[in-house]
Amino acid sequence: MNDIELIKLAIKAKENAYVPYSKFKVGAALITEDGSVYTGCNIENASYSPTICAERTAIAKAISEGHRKIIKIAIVGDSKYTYPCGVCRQVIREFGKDSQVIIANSEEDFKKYNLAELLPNSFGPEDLIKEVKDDV
Ligand SMILES: O=c1ccn([C@H]2C[C@H](O)[C@@H](CO)O2)c(=O)[nH]1
Ligand SMILES: [Zn+2]
Repeated sequence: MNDIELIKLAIKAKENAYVPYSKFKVGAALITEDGSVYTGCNIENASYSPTICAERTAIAKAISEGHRKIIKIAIVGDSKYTYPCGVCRQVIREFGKDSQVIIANSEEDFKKYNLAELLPNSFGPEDLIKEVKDDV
């Protein structure tokens, strides 16, 4: 699965977005460590805050099927370059500290980042492994 194929899947997934409130569609497609591919769209809610972003829909699908590592995720939205929100960056971080994030305007026009560029100095699972600090 190359970058262009992954972007095509994100564009396709975007069609299923449920966005009666914002009218802003987003699609995502990700690859896991073993090459499995999952897609997602944003799903809004009349109560607004239960809204789930496309990225987290795709991640929930992958994790619930037993995967634990994301290698790459492509995101396509209704703005020229739709970047993941802060919550999604943190959720990508949980399963893809070294993942690549593709922000696509189209399959020919896209930007590629490492997750660490989008979420520098991140907090993650390793921080919760307690150790004695020098200064305490
Ligand atoms: O990266 C993003 C940014 C926003 N949204 C969704 C949430 C909401 O449904 C709509 C407007 O914020 O876009 C995503 O799915 N992913
Ligand atoms: Zn988000």
